[in-house]
Parts: sequence; C-alpha cells; structure tokens
Amino acid sequence: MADTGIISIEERTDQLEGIGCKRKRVEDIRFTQGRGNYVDDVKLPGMLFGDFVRSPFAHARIKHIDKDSALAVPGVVAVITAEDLIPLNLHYMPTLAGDVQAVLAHEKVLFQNQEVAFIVAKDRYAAADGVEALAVEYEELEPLMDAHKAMDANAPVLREDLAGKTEGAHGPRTHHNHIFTWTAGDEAATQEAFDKADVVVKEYLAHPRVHPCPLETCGSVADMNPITGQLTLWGTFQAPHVVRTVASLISNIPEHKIRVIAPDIGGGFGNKVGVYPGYVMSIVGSIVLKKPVKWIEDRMENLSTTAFARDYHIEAELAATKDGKILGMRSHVLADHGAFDACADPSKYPAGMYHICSGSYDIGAAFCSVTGVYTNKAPGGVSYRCSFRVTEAVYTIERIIEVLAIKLGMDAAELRQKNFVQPEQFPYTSAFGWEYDSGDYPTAMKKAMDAVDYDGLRAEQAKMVEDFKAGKSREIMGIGVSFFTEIVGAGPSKNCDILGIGMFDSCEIRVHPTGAAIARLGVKSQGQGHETTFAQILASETGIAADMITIEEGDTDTAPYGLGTYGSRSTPVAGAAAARAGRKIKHKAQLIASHLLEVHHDDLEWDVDGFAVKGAPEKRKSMKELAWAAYNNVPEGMEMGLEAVDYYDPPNFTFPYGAYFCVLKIDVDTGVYKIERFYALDDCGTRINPMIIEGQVHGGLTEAFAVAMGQLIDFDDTGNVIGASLMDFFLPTAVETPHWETDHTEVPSPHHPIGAKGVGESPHVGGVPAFSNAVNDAFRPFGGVQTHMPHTAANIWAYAKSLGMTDQ
Ligand code: PCD
Ligand SMILES: [Cu+]
Repeated sequence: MADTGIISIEERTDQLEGIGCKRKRVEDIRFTQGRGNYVDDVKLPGMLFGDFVRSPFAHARIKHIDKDSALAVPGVVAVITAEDLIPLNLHYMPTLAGDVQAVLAHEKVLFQNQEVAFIVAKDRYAAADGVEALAVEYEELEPLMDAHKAMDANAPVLREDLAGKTEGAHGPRTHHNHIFTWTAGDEAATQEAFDKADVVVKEYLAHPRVHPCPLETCGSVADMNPITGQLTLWGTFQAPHVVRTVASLISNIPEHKIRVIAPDIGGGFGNKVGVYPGYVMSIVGSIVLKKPVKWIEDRMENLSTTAFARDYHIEAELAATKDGKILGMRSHVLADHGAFDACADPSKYPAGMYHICSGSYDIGAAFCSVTGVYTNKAPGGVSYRCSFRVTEAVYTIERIIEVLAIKLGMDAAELRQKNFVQPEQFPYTSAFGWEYDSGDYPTAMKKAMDAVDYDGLRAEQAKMVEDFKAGKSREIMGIGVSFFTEIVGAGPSKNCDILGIGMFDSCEIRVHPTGAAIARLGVKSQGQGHETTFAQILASETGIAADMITIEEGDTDTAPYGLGTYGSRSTPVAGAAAARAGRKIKHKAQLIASHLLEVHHDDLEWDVDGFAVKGAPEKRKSMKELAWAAYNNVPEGMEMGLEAVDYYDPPNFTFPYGAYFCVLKIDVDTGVYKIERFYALDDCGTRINPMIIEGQVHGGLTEAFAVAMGQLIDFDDTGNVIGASLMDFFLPTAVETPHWETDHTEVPSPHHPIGAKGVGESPHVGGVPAFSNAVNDAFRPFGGVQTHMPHTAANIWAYAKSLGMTDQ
C-alpha cells in the first residue's frame, strides 16, 4: 500500500478514530450538560403516577385490605391489589430462573417491603399519600432469615403456592424451601485426587448479600393507546428486547404492538436485567385507566426490593502435593435466593458460570455443587458487575489458594505461578469443561510483580511484623494477590439461552449516500460508552470516520433483536456482529469499486478508507465515493443501497484475565485501614478504546472496594432489612476511593473477529478477592487464616482482638 495524494495513510487512519484510539466519549457531551434523557424525564400528557404499598413484615398473612381508605385521598384514582390481577392471570409473573414471582402479594407476604398494592394517582405526591393511607391488616408469621436453617424439618413453609411441587425448573425439590441442587465436574475423580493428596485445606467462605445500587433507581412509563392497541413502554432495561418478548407472552399483546424503549440509563450493574412488579403494574395501570402511568423507585425501594447479588455460603476445599501442585478442588455452596427464584442467569445454569471456580490453574479434577433455598428476603441473584456468579467463583478459588499457601508455608504469588495454565496449553479445557480461549498468565503475573516490586513489598511487610512483635508499632501490612480468569460474552446458543432464545447479538448498519452512517445494535449501554466504541469498530472495518457514524441502541422498533447488555457480553457478541456487519458493507463496496474502476474485484486492495487498484494506488475509490455510487451507479443486477445486518452467535465465551495487587496497612487497635496501593493489570485482548477501558477498570475497582470493604444488605432476626439506605449502605465517594494504577497485556481472542474480550466486569471480579486477600494476608504472620467480608474497620478490629493482637 502506498500513500495517495496529500494525506498519508497514518493521517487517514488517525482521522477514522478506529480501534485503539483514545477517542473521547461522545455521549458525555449530553450527560455533562444535563441533556441526558432518562426514564423519569419522560413526561406524557395526562400521565398518572403509581406507587407501591409495601409489607412492613418479612412473613405475614394478609387478612384484609381496605381500599376505600386510600381511595378517599384527593388525587388517588385507583387502588389495585392481587384480587384485581387474578382474573387477568397477572398476580404472578415468570422469572428468568423458571420460577414465578408475585406481582402483588396474594394472601401472604414473603419479604419486607414486598409489593402489596399499587396506588395510582394524579401525581407522585398524591400517590405517596394514598400509600400512607391504605389500611392493610396482617397476621405475622415466623420468618425464615437464616439460609442454613431453610431446609430444617421444622422450617416454616414459605411458598404455599408451590405446595406439592416436587419438580422445580432445575430438577427435583426435596424440601418445601428447596429450589434446586445443581452440580458440575467429576465427583469421583475429585474424591480420588483428595485421597491421594499430601495436603488438604477446607474453609468456609461467605460472600454476603450486597446490592448493585446504580445511581438511577429502576422505573418505567407505560402508555397503552386504547385506539391503536399499541403499548409503548419506557424503562430502565438492560435487555429491552427480552422485556418486549416477556411482556407479550404474559399479556397476550402481540409482539409487534409492543414498543420497548430503554432511554439513557444511569448505571445498571446487573440491577436492571430482571423484570420487576413495578414494570408490570405500570402496564396494568395504563391498560385499566387508559392513560400513561409512570413508576419510579426511591432509593430504599431499590436497595430492599430489586435484585440483590451474591449471598453465597461457600465451603471450599483444595487438595495438593506437599510441594504445592494442586490436584483437586471442591466446593459446596448454599445459595440464599430469597422468596422467589429470580436469579438472572442463562436458563440452563441455575448457578450461572460458578463452575469457572477452578480459576487460572491447571487442576486435574474438580467438582462443585450449589443448593438454592428460599428465605424471607427479597428475590434476585443478579451478577453485580460480574458475569453470572463469577465473582463468587473467583472469590472461592482466590481465597482458598491463600489458605493452601498458609498450610504449605509458601508464598501466595509463587503458589499461583506454580499452578498456572501455561500459554502452550491454550485452548485449555478446564476440569469443569470450559474451553479457555487464550492467555499468557505467567507473563502477566511477572509484569505485575515487577511493577509493584513484589519482593520489596514482602520485605517491607516482614519488617513491619518484626516491629509489631517487638512492640515498636501497632500497624500491620497486607499484600493482596489476585489472579483471575473471567468468562464473558454469553454466549454460544448451544450453552446459553434466556427463556429459549439463544444468546446471540446483532448489529445493523445503514450507510447514507453522503458516506455517513447509522448503526443499531441489540445491546444497551448503561454508561459503558457504546456510542463511542462501537463506532470505532465500524470505523476500522468500513473506513467511515467514527464521527460520521451514529450508534443507536435501546428502541425495539428500530434495533435488531438482541439479548442486551450484562455479563460483559456487548463487546464479545454485539461487537463481533458490528465487525462482521462492517465487513459485509466493505464487501459490497468492493464490488461497486470494481465496477467503477473497471477491474476485477480481486485486483483491488483495501487501503484504510477505500479500495485501490493493486500496484496503481492513485486509481482508488474512497468509501465516501462508493457510498454515493451505491445509490446511483451499481453493477448490473446488484440491488441499490448500502446496508448490512449481522446476527452473531459466538463459537465460545471469551476469557479475559488479570493480575491484581492490593497493599494496605491496618491499625490493629481501631481496625482502621489505609489502601496504600492498588495495581491492576488487565488482559482483554484487542483494546478498542484504551481510555474507556481505563474508566471501566476504575469503576469496577471502586465497586470491588465497596463490596469487599463495606457493602452489606443485612437483616435482623425478625426480618427487618438493615442497610437499605445510603445512610447504612456503603457507596464510596471520591473521599474513600483509593488511587488506581492500571496496566495491561494484550492476548487477542482467537475466535473473535477483532480479537476483543470483555472488560467491564473484570476489575470487580478480580478486585474483590484482592482486597479480601490483603486484609487476610495482614493477619497471616499472626496466625490468621480467614476473616469474612465486609472488612469494615469494626470487623477488622474484632478479628485482631480474636487473635489476641489488641486488648483495646
Ligand atoms: N477489549 C475491549 C473491551 C471493552 N471495551 C469497551 O469497554 C466497555 C465495556 O465493554 P464490555 O466489557 O463488553 O461490557 P458491556 O457488555 O458493554 O457492559 C456490561 C458491563 O459494564 C460494566 N461497566 C459499566 N459502566 C458504566 N458506566 N455503567 C454501568 O452500569 C456498567 N455496568 C458494568 C456491568 S455490570 Mo453486569 O450487568 O452485573 O452482568 S456487566 C457490566 C464498552 O464500551 C467496550 O466497548 C473496549 O474498548 N475494548
Ligand atoms: Cu456474579
């Protein structure tokens, strides 16, 4: 390829702002100037406002509801209860996990703040007054708050609606509070590995209940047009097409008569994947009252009723030789799913991708089992910045390997290095059957250890231990190591579906006559920057500058069908569809160029932003010229226009990975800690926008910090939820958030069209164990083995005390 005319290839490449460019985020122009368009910004003529009456009890029978008490409030136009929904068969809705969830509680309430009645009023103030006024009579029942007691013989019966149901969506149920027991791996082979091991470790690891807590809470506006029979639904949806299909299936409104619009979204983090009673009730309200109905949660409703994450109670075991070769891994999980199984996972996997828990290590045999149970807590079980229970999986392996290091008296980083899957083993099939696509773990680990001066840190730590033991200091130091492997990009339709729909994704691109374009995708950004990055992929593929490509997502009337954004799937799946749609455009453009230049298309070569005749670079047609020709001068027999669509069903997941190091210091007399350093090396394959990646890593690490060090949705014995406001729930601000150092290696995915892997979740998945390991590592020289999250100062102090390190 040679330069043509005045502008060099390099200059033309730069002008495209394609893959690899630190392009500024185009969406931020409207976000930073208050011109975003969120669900609560939707205001329609005659719009009513709906609000929920919620249960004060975790477990109670509803004896009586006096509708008149609320109807008497000025401005209240309707009070809807389960009794009104029964004739429509809408009092229960299907969940993504194959269970049903009450839209409004019928006869019984099963968690505090459960939806009991929907008050529709002229404005949100009148609705709130109506909520206040509604008289509901309850009879309290014994609540079940401890998942460990859920399957006791005398445990209270929670789900009376499931009486006699011995088959669940994921196999047999053996107890009235049992949801499923699911296993993966080879139990016998794993037992054998444990039998012949020199060393075995076993530890109980709790991953407490937390909540994604996006800045914008959930909400929707439903507008059922009684004349046309058309339903328009605006909502905070991470997966708008799935919402349309589910809405059609449960309402019997034909799918083409439903238009779902997810406008700008103020953060999702998994919280906005599922379907909530509020969405359904805004639709019901609009159908009944023939006016648009808006529903918007407040913060407490968001934290206490919409999808939580984690709540996994894990017993983890490792078997190894005395020189540290890991032979087998086993874990048993008790999963607290709350009152309804509304976990958001691909249909076949009730515990998501938890069986990625053998991690980055070459372990011969592995087995895991997960038992899901009902309790009197809010339903959910979403990923919270991790693809389907991957944080839980990585926490399991990255914590238990530390425990093994203690038992062996080995260095935690060295033990990992000894067991890494080696570069030449890729594609590597894990003991659980996943095929890891690519990676070079030793190189990443070495780069990270050099960057933080690992040996220097260990020496500093040893000195501090000495000083502490000599009574010269009250401060200790912890070094948290975490080397994670993620599994993102759900997913191959052979493994992954949602309610029977394969988890492909899509991109449709339309190039206009002047060479500008619009592309629409089946995923939906909630802040990730898709409008910026997907234009970059298309720019590199088509030679149309990113600035000339509009990216649109979230309107089911215009976007091709897709499964939405979560599980870091947008880049691996829709990003691949974009690349392939771009290639289809380029292919057609090549045929047009061959016609215009009167050469065989094989005699043309691609040259950044157009086609040139091989050996005669001055004979060329730019993409701009070819777009124009597509609308007036195409080869005979070719249809006009320049459009392409691609539905991409990935052959495999992508497996990003990373090496994280956290250094912290703890004052043992108060438990107060300070994060001295946090270094994160990520490998997400081909990097589309390094600046956006850095932002994603900062965000994910901040959420990892929040989870490990403070977040908790707790309950008292009577079922009151504790932590359902930002007074109690830890949301780090710039004040608490540590400084992040980021770094990378780049091993492209061999099966992705541009080699990209997901990255949005990685920092969270790898970050949580890095923090937890740092806290635990600080106590290792003093006999500590395992202290649980959240590592608040109070909990850290209590642990120091339990080890006899402080008498304060
Ligand atoms: N290699 C590469 C990769 C990637 N990238 C970029 O980055 C981002 C991201 O991506 P991804 O990884 O693919 O992902 P997505 O799918 O897009 O997204 C999702 C994620 O994302 C994250 N991040 C974020 N950010 C923001 N801002 N917001 C939000 O909300 C959020 N979320 C979170 C979460 S949680 Mo889940 O749901 O739990 O499952 S999952 C998740 C975008 O833009 C892209 O393009 C690049 O550049 N390169
Ligand atoms: Cu998860």
